[in-house]
Amino acid sequence: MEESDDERRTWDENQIRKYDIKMKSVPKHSFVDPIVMEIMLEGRPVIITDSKMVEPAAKWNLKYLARHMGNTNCNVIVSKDHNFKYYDDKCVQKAVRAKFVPPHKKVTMKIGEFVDKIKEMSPGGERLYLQQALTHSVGTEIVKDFLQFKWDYIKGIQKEMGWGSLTSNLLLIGMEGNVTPCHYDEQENLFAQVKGYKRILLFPPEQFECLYPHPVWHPHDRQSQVDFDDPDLTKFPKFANAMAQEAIVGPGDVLFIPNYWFHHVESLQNGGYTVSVNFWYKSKSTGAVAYPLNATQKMAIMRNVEKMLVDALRDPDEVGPLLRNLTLGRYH
Ligand SMILES: O=C(O)C(=O)C[C@H](CCCc1ccccc1)C(=O)O
Ligand SMILES: [Zn+2]
Repeated sequence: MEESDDERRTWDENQIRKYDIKMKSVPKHSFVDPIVMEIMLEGRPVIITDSKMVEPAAKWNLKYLARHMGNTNCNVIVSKDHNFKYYDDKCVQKAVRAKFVPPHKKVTMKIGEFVDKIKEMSPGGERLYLQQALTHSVGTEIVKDFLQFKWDYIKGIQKEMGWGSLTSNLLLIGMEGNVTPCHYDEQENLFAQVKGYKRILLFPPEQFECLYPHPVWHPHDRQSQVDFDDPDLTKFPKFANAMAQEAIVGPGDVLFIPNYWFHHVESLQNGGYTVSVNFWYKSKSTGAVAYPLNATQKMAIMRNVEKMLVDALRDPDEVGPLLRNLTLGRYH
């Protein structure tokens, strides 16, 4: 696709992938509206408009980025299809690693090479997704833009939410139609959309039982096992009960993705390439634990149980049978 600055002013339904999932809309409010903080303090997603939070990044088109990030070796994922299902190749269980077939390649390339490759993207050909942490080493112009983000506004949110430190900012440059399948992260996320449109489907931690994440010790830890393009309702029957909250974000929008909330992210089809910048924060340290525990705390407990069991049993294949012996006929 050629570099056109008169990017699409909006989107239409046929650019959105059709999934058989019940959904409702994520609320959308201007940054000046106090309801934004009310919703965030309840731990629920919200689209924040007109904040100009990352305004300096509005000029981050491919030409500008290629000129000012030229020497950075960028992390790029190469996939045979539209899905970019994250995997952790530092997976500790070598037995698991031996059996695991990575769904796509991770390569590094200069951004100039990335720009050339996505321009020649052929339908049905392999797809690229640049996912590069923004650090001081990405080049002085980019750092200058970054330093001119609205940090007083951003830090105000961080403080009012009681979040910990900002751990990283990921620069995401996706080809139209790219999908990051459903997963959760263990951090709070201010997801700023800079160029193009993305559609995010969010699910609260209460729907853990509908989304069947891989075991903690698996390379696809935190990723849902359910293929949204072809859900296996025999293996994952409760997926039929999942209810998504849908957010469609464009340039200037910021989506709050709360810690442990599942989310599926797609760059709209036929919408050109997309640019996003996320802000991942350590979550608020749970003070005095209040009962009954909430779904987020129960997800954290389940993660710890799995980690403890795989450490105690050594062999991941023994975790399932032990849990079955523990629960079948005794807990259900
Ligand atoms: O900002 C988020 O949390 C997203 O999921 C945005 C997503 C890309 C994230 C890639 C990724 C997922 C997990 C670990 C490391 C990297 C997109 O925009 O396609
Ligand atoms: Zn994520």
